[in-house]
Amino acid sequence: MIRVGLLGCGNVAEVIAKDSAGFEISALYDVDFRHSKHLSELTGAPAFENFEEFISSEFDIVVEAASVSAVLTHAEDVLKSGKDIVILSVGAFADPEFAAAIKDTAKKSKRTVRIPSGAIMGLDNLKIGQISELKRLLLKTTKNPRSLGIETDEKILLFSGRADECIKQYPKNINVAVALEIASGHEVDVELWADPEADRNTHEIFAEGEFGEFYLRIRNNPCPDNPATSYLAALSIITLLKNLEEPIKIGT
Ligand SMILES: NC(=O)C1=CN([C@@H]2O[C@H](COP(=O)(O)OP(=O)(O)OC[C@H]3O[C@@H](n4cnc5c(N)ncnc54)[C@H](O)[C@@H]3O)[C@@H](O)[C@H]2O)C=CC1
Ligand SMILES: O=C([O-])CC(=O)C(=O)O
Repeated sequence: MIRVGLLGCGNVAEVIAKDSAGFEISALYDVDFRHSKHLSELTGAPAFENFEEFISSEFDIVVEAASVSAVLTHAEDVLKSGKDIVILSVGAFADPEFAAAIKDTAKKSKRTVRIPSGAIMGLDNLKIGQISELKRLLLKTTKNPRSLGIETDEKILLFSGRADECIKQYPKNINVAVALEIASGHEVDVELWADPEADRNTHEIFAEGEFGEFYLRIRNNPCPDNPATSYLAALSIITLLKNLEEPIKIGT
């Protein structure tokens, strides 16, 4: 059975820990020890107080569900330690130097970095953007102001512009935009809306290119304790882990 080390023991990690069918949680690390301790009580896996001890312990793959800064700080060390990594805080890849360095380290270490579909759908076939012209790719995300750490009584456009700029301002809320860029190989325009009426996290994707047109709207239920994070993001990682060793791979 695949042994997983959780880097970040917050909301997403807790959903994963409660539903670890087909894999086993074997190590836990969080900057806030209370969080890793809590998941340790739930899973029986050891909680480590420092990253070096965590990464030197016995398991196969790191699942990062922490923060963009955790990825920037630790992802290379994970690969160098001989472990694969699943990265949910994919916004880290908006930094081109980091993206190039991680690719290089993964190649040299013969390790794999996996980016799950996270809180959106449609990512797999948008990869055709790597070989075929995309004229337009727009992500329109709408969340409750509470999720975005602001207060407003009316629906407002918080950001309109490039994905790499948006993730700098909202590193906890718009990782999906960077996932779209990596998959499609194309710049993504982003609109981020705060809507006090919103009870779900809505992502709308508009794409137009040589293939035709595409529109997708997903209205995600939030995670139980973090309304900014969609429950789907955790399900996406559980499914990725479940399929890791399947001999037949589906999707582009
Ligand atoms: N790609 C996607 O589609 C999505 C990405 N995300 C991202 O996934 C991450 C996890 O989301 P949640 O579980 O909801 O967040 P959360 O805030 O509930 O949990 C994050 C945990 O990571 C810990 N942490 C933060 N920085 C750390 C570091 N440097 N080292 C170790 N631990 C650290 C925190 O103490 C906390 O316990 C966030 O970065 C979020 O933005 C969330 C949803 C969708
Ligand atoms: O969970 C979501 O709906 C999206 C999200 O927070 C992110 O992309 O960072």
